[in-house]
Amino acid sequence: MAQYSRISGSVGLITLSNPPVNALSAAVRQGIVDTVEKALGDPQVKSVVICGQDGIFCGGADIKEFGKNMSGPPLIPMIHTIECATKPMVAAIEGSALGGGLELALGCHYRIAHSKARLGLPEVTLGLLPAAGGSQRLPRLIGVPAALDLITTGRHVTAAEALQLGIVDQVTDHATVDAAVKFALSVAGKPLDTRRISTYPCPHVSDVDALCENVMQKVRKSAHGAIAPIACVQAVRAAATLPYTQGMEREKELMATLYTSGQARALQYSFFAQRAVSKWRIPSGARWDTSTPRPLHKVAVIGLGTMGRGITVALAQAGLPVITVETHEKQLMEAKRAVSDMLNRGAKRRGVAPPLDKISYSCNLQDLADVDLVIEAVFEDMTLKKKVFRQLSAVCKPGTLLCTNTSGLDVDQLASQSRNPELVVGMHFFAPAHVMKLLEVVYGPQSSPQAVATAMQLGKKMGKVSVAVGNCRGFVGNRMLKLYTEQASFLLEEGATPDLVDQAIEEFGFPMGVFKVSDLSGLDVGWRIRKEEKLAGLSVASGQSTRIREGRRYSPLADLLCEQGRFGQKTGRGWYQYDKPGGRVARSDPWLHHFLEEYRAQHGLVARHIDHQEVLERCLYAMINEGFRILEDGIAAGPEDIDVIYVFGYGWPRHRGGPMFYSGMVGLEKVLERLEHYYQAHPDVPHLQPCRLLRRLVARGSPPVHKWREVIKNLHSQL
Ligand SMILES: CCCCCCC/C=C/C(=O)SCCNC(=O)CCNC(=O)[C@H](O)C(C)(C)COP(=O)(O)OP(=O)(O)OC[C@H]1O[C@@H](n2cnc3c(N)ncnc32)[C@H](O)[C@@H]1OP(=O)(O)O
Repeated sequence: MAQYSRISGSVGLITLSNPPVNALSAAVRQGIVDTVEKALGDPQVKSVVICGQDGIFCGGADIKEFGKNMSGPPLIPMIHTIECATKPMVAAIEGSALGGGLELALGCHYRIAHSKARLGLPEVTLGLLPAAGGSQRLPRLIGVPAALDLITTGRHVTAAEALQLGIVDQVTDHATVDAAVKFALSVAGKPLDTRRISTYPCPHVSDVDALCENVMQKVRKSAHGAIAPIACVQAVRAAATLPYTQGMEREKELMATLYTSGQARALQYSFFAQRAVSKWRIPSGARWDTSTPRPLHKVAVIGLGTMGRGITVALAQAGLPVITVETHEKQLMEAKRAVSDMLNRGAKRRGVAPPLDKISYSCNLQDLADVDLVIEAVFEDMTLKKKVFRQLSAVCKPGTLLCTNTSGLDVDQLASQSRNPELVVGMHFFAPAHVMKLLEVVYGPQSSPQAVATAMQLGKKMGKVSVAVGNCRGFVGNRMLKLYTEQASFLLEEGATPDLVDQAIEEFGFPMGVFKVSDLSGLDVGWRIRKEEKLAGLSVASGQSTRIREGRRYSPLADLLCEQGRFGQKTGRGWYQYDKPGGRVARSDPWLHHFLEEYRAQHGLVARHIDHQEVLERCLYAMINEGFRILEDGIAAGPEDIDVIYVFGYGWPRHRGGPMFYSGMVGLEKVLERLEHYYQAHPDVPHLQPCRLLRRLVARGSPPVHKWREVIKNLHSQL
């Protein structure tokens, strides 16, 4: 787990060896302890280089070991021994030096990095802090403000930035280990007193309390209830105000609270869930490791509205040649200007050249004859999309993959319009498409393994977290969201206000409450869909009660607001009021409160007191229940898929893992009991009826989330 050799006569070379990222498992730590002892005890060795196998220094502590009983040598004394060594210790950093990996490097006397290496202390993203001395050494090395930035955000820095900050001593474009060995030879025998970071005083900051308080306030605002960033500020403050040994005590104390917290469990689950979803498998038996994606030389986007523009930008930024098509020259030119602006802004931010030349613009569908993949992003209208699919089917060369960007339309219906339904998949992007990380790849019963693999790989190339999901109304994300927003409206009917509901949701950790999101995205979008579905508007069958549609409870509140022209931010009025159309700051609206009172009076509803707990239970448990139904239906392969969709696409607080993980944290019995309670109180809301899988899991003793797949498999085999 750590190999030892002597090279260039007098350099001891220690190579961490634990593929794929050389994580510091118990065996690796033992290997380091043993090889360091060997190197220090070998009189021929005058200096030591520590590197990692296969082009990566070290991805940090082994996350799989967290939550279990730790065995093997602990990191802190191991790093301390390295720092105290009387022979120069040099870290040769290739690939990544993250978390415990960087902390190990900070224990060395020198750090040489390859120009492509990335360094960071991302523990905060796992609900932890750099507790192997990182929170105490980094501020001593680079100063408190820079350390606060790196440790509280967990961001990775490039080798160039690391050099500028003083984290590394040298950056090389050549073989890193060779450069480190050369360096080690040059420093052999030199005094090390000035190279032990733990002995440095923390660089002076004029008002450290004010600085830390300022950062603390920022962190509190952006953390949405996450505790690790706060502990990170406290740990760095300790580095700035206490001697090293006392700072280490504080680091240990803070880590002890985080280490066993539910938030750390949730964040670590989320880390592995994000990786698990890339290993997709679908009911046809096709899977990630047996399906070969199609090479993509040229792709196309049809329809350059908001979504089409964002998708074009994401494709061009991923380095793909794109041809875009709009119906009219005027719209095409408008879109070209907008896309170019977006690319220019993105390039400026990243300090690169804008990939404007990757995109060509056309009004002629015939220009798509030679593309390998098309993403149709026209208006969300089935008739229009079907027409486009028929045209594409006739124009494109055989084998072209046809993808539809839709937030919920039936992908199978569209596939039926194509000559090759096996080449059709849905790609549900989230707005803004060049920013949002989530992509739902929607497969149908006929989608070929290659089509799914290609869309998944394309998502990855665009920097998205792609999740393969089955075809159903709203797919996974929007299908669940519908139940959440529906409950929120019911709560208004029963006595809540948008302010109260949003406050409860935001306190839970969502960046925005349900009504603020609705105002932001525009109430008219859902209204149009409901009118098409004949749930709203003039086409509602006469004689139907306003509050019952298709035999179940329905809230017309959003429709009534739309009828008044209250579409949200864009009209300056919605669930809230704004200072002007397009205004961003939501203010409570007395008109709305009065409107709700009148509505209740009109329908004989008596307002009752609703507290935050009920808001959360009704909104979140209804959504979770639907998540279980989605698993039951085989639309999502496992709870991780749903959770990743919610964390990356819907603002679910990552430190709560995702809705399915959260239900396990709450306790499945409790979720079941509360759903039963609410279903009894609202029998006209069938979605509150606890579903079979939830009942089955509770009957099986509520196994942890990673065991659910077995229960789901058994359930499916009985159907
Ligand atoms: C009281 C106890 C005191 C303990 C003190 C502890 C102080 C230190 C704490 C830490 O170090 S926490 C860990 C900090 N490190 C990270 O957060 C890095 C996590 N990894 C990554 O960001 C990336 O994996 C990477 C290193 C940048 C490589 O990215 P790449 O895209 O190339 O590969 P991935 O698909 O992400 O990963 C491949 C494979 O490796 C697994 N993995 C990655 N990192 C770790 C890890 N640190 N521990 C365990 N496993 C890791 C990852 O899950 C993938 O596995 P598979 O999906 O292939 O099974």
